[in-house]
Amino acid sequence: MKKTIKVVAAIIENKNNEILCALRSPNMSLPNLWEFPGGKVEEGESLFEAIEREIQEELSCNVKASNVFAENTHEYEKIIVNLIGMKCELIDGIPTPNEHSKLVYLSKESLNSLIWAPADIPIVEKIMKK
Ligand SMILES: Nc1nc2c([nH]c(=O)n2[C@H]2C[C@H](O)[C@@H](COP(=O)(O)OP(=O)(O)OP(=O)(O)O)O2)c(=O)[nH]1
Repeated sequence: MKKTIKVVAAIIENKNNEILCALRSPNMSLPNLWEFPGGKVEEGESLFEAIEREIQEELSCNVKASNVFAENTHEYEKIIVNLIGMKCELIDGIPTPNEHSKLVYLSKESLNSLIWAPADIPIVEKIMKK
């Protein structure tokens, strides 16, 4: 049986209504695909605690998560990812890519110019409609 993992991902909007997008590095799983920064929820952790921790670890900045924006479950070759996109506000620091190849802010209407991890696509589409 394939393992299912719960993954939180941050939807961070800047003052110009652009969304922070992160490029997975060549040595990560799903290499060279775009995603929302985040990671696996650990045991005993709330979704809010998990995303705030992951962003601090991955981007060396602090966010406050406000709500779940959208959720999508995707079956990859080896695992099933339950991806939970959470709206987050940047409260301190500048996002810095500790693990990703690149970070960019992109307007909502341009989000589909990137090649996204498959689990992210329905979430990207929902953002583009808003
Ligand atoms: N952080 C994040 N992960 C995503 C997104 N979309 C998506 O399919 N994933 C997948 C990639 C990974 O398999 C998993 C996230 O786990 P992780 O952030 O700890 O990734 P990782 O590269 O350390 O994973 P692993 O190799 O240790 O399994 O979810 C997304 O938007 N953000």
